[in-house]
Amino acid sequence: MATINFGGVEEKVVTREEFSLEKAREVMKDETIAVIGYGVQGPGQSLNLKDNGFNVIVGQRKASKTWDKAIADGWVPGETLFEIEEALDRATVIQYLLSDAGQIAVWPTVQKYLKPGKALYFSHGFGITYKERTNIVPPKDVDVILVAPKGSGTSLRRMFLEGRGLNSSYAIFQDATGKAFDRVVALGIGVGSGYLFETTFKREVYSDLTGERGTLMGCIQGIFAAQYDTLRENGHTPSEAFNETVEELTQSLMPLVAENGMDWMYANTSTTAQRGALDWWKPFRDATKPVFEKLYKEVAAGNEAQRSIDSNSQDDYRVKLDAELKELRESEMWRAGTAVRKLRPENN
Ligand SMILES: NC(=O)c1ccc[n+]([C@@H]2O[C@H](COP(=O)([O-])OP(=O)(O)OC[C@H]3O[C@@H](n4cnc5c(N)ncnc54)[C@H](O)[C@@H]3O)[C@@H](O)[C@H]2O)c1
Ligand SMILES: CC(C)(O)[C@@H](O)C(=O)O
Ligand SMILES: [Mg+2]
Ligand SMILES: [Mg+2]
Repeated sequence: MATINFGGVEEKVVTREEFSLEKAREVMKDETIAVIGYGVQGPGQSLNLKDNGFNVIVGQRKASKTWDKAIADGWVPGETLFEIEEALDRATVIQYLLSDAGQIAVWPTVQKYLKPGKALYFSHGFGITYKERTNIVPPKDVDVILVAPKGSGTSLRRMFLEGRGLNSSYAIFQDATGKAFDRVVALGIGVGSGYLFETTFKREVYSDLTGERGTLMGCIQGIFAAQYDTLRENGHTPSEAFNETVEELTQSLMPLVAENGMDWMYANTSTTAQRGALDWWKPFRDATKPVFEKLYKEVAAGNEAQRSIDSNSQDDYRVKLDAELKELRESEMWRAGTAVRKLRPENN
């Protein structure tokens, strides 16, 4: 394990150089990995594992669209694609990739197949950390491990196909066999992680829930909407407001941040822009900091977890989520976005 200095703080990471794909395959050579659930992470992780040469099967409800998607992706019913119970039975490693609410519903079934020595793998610290709310308490004689890709399963697969790797965190909650470290790292490499950084189940879920509600998704949409509306209210056209709020950020400036950091992106803009951005980032930080503090408290208290359990356990949760996504999609800002994307020369 390498120790890397992240901005002055030493942390342990596992890279592909020190834990090679060959070593990962060797660790997992006698294991049957069952990926349970074929939503967003399921396809990314199972297909990457398969292409990396691991012995992997998929468990999914038969009467579902995602069963058909699994077949379309090359999984073969009765050979590599099974009903959930059959996959659980065949598994030595259970990759529990149902939605977090689905994991609560199916837990009594999973428990039946957690024979001594098996490994139970999560991609989120949710079920274990909020056990009072989820009732997910594994027996003591199985390994309980986590690999949490820091991005969408769609990106995990796309980056794998491009020869890149999404970073993941890893954690061990329970090492019953003495093999938990080798198993978790081998699986992390197998699913296509670029490198793995160490965490705990609790730290993973607290940071993940904060991030997705914050700058990654909730906050960014909120800031986009506030700026877009301000520009529109002051007489700017939709195309101008969208370009100045979203399109320039995703197409021109964020790739520069990704490549070499914020100061480098700033340095590649005008001195006028630099002056203004350097003056205004602190007022924006100060305005949003109380919201982030409130958000973190809600996450740590378990209220965000409970809210997502309550809403996503309902039979019609998909229909309701889809209706809320439609509202976003049909807002003027994102309809303007559709028109703007069509005008990108590469889309013509
Ligand atoms: N979506 C991501 O890219 C992402 C990224 C990192 C971590 N995670 C974590 O990975 C795990 C899986 O997330 P996801 O977004 O891929 O899940 P998802 O919401 O896409 O659902 C996955 C599967 O769960 C099944 N399912 C839901 N309820 C069920 C039930 N009651 N019985 C049987 N099957 C049921 C669905 O059919 C689907 O195939 C979660 O713990 C999530 O927090 C997700
Ligand atoms: C992709 C995300 C937002 O990082 C993940 O945490 C999720 O829940 O889907
Ligand atoms: Mg998440
Ligand atoms: Mg996340």
